[in-house]
Parts: sequence; structure tokens; C-alpha cells
Amino acid sequence: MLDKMIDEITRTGTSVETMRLRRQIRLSNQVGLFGAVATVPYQLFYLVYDIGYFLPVFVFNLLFIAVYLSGLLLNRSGRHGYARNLVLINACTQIFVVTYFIGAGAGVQLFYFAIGTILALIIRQDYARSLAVLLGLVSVLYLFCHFRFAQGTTPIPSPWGELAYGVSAVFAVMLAGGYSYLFRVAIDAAETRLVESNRALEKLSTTDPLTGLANRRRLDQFLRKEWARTTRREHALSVLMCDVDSFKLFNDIYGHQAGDECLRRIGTLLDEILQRPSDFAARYGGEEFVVVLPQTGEEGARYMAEQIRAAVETLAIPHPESGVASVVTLSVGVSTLAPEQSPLSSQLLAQADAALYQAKAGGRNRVVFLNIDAPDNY
Ligand SMILES: Nc1nc2c(ncn2[C@@H]2O[C@H](COP(=O)(O)OP(=O)(O)OP(=O)(O)O)[C@@H](O)[C@H]2O)c(=O)[nH]1
Repeated sequence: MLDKMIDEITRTGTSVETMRLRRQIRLSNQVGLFGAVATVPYQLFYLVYDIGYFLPVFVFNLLFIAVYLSGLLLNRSGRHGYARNLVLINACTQIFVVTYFIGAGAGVQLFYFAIGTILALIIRQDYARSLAVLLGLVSVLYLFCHFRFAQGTTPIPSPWGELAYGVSAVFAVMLAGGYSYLFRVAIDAAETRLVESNRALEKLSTTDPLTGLANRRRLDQFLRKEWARTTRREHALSVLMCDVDSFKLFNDIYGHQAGDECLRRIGTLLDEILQRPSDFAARYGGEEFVVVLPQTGEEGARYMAEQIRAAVETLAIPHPESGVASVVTLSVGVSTLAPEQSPLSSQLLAQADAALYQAKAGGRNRVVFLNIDAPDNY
């Protein structure tokens, strides 16, 4: 409940474009809110202990609280730079004025350390020199308060002074640590977002948008990797090159959208048929698909090719004018790289393509296998 309220308040004015500005606004809201709230216990003490004695510092503090809160209003009205400067100057002045009145023994000057941390988080990265100057100024203020206002004009007597020092020390440490923590949370969140968006981009750049299968780029990567593994571990590697028969005619008759749907269904089918986690299907381009079967020799590859060809026929997508069958059919060219061979990975694709060419020439809706050793078969 309180969390939500604080969150709501510190979000004031953060509906801006850039993350960096949003962080800065939030931070100045947090400082403003904390400054106002942290002043309250001191005010209560003055009221209860001796308001007549502490009246000047009490009145000043009321003013400081009002300025902190007006920082929130400035952020709300879009004047973020003013809000940030106002809140920071207010905090520095308050520490100075309060120490002047009640003395350094209450430890209020310790908050300058927290201000240093906040400055480092709130000042833009490209203003590093300004940050160094400001940190120097804050240090001077701290030293001045510490040595010049030792007694104060209305010093807090023992044991209240020691108690106030303890409270100030705890608050100052918590404030500095708390902001570093918030910053870390923001960095972690940004890193997670970056990793996720990189992953999404990577997936996008290697996926065919129509079928959701891998695209040619991913196929090349996969094939290179598998080819290296095959030659190293002495496994066979097979490639099936699949091409929809008379697809131009299908598009001409049923329209491009129906053509897209047909390709989508074949893509889903390939995905379903390939059971082994190492098997891989990609859309090669147009109406061509490539299936890579690692650790699969000629026999297995022929079997899988036949399975795929038959499954496309079973989809029963009407195409009576194809000249091959009454439904959409697929021609498949198969080639296998045996363990003892070491040609280029591209040769395997070229050989499967040559096999596909033969399947087309042989009447379509069929599987043709070409051995990689037999380039004469082209
Ligand atoms: N709907 C649709 N059609 C596509 C897509 N990509 C390629 N095509 C079409 O696929 C057809 C391929 O035609 P061709 O290469 O002549 O092959 P075909 O008509 O299937 O003939 P064969 O392969 O010899 O059986 C062309 O008309 C392309 O426009 C796509 O993403 N969607």
C-alpha cells in the first residue's frame, strides 16, 4: 500500500520518451519526497523538545519541505531540469542551514555523502567535469559544516545530540546505499531487456516470416556447423531439397494468398514430421524447402523424403490442374554426405538440388537420391 503510494508519487511527470530522462525525473522525485519526509522527525523533535528554542530552524525546515514538494510539481509540469536543480540545491542548503542552527553534533552534514552518490546518478554522463566540480563543492560544504558549525546557534543537548547523530548516520548510509541499489536494479532491468531484444532480433533475422521455419541464413549457419561435426565425428549427413510442384499454376488459379497458406501448411507439416531434435527444416526461398538430417545415411534420408512427400499429398490441398495429381504434391531431391567424404557443405546442397531437378524431370511428386560421388548424374 505504502509502496504503491510512493511509487505513484515518484512517477510524477515520467511520461517522457527517453529512459534516461525518466530515470532522472524519478530520481529527483525520490530525493524530493525523501527530503520532505526525512525532515519530519526532526520537526517533531523541535516541537516536542522546545519549539521556542528551535523556532528559526523549524520555520526554515517548513520552507525546505515546501520547496522539495514543489520539485514534484515542477516535474509534473514538464520542467524537469528546474525540478532536479531545485531539489538538489534545496537539499544542500537545508543541510547547511540546519547544521548552522543545531550544530555538527547532530550529524546532519553526513547527508552530503548521500548527495554525492545522488549527484553521480543524476548528472548526465557527458557532464563528468561538472560532476567533479559539484562533488568538490559538496565536499567543501561538508567540511565547512563539520568544522565551522560545531556548536550551532541552538545546539541539541546530550543525549539528544548523539541520538540525532545516529539517526543522521543511518539515514545517510541508507540513502546512499538505497540509490546505488535502485540504480543497480535499473541497470539489471536494462540488461535483461537488451538481452531479450537481441534474442528477439536474432530470431527475427533467422526466421522465415511466412512459415515460421528457419530462413536461408540460419540454414547456412546450421549446415556449416553440421558439416564440421560430420567430418569430425564421422557421421553421415543428409539434405533433402523439397519443391512444391506446379506452384506457379496454383498461385495463378487460387491466388497468392491461397499460395501463402499452402506454403504455411507445408511448413507446419515439415515441423511436425521431423521428430529428432537434431533434424532441421528451413524455407530455402519461394516454394522450396530444405531439410537437414544430421547423423542420417542414405537409407534414413530416403525414408524421410518419402514420408514428407507422402504427407504433403495427404494434406489434400486441391490442385487438379497441376498435371501431376488432383492435389498439391512435392518433389524431393536427396543427397547424403558419407562419413569418409569431405567435400564442401555447399556441394551437398548442390547435389540435392541436382537430385530435385531429376525428380522434376522424371514427372514430379517423387523422391530422387543422388550420391555425392556421382556428379555425372547432373
Ligand atoms: N504465394 C506465394 N507464392 C510464391 C512465394 N514464393 C514464390 N512463390 C511462387 O512460386 C512459383 C514458383 O514457380 P516455378 O519456379 O515456375 O515452379 P513451379 O510452378 O512450382 O513448377 P515446378 O517447380 O517445375 O513444378 C512462382 O510463381 C512464385 O511467384 C510465396 O512466398 N508465396
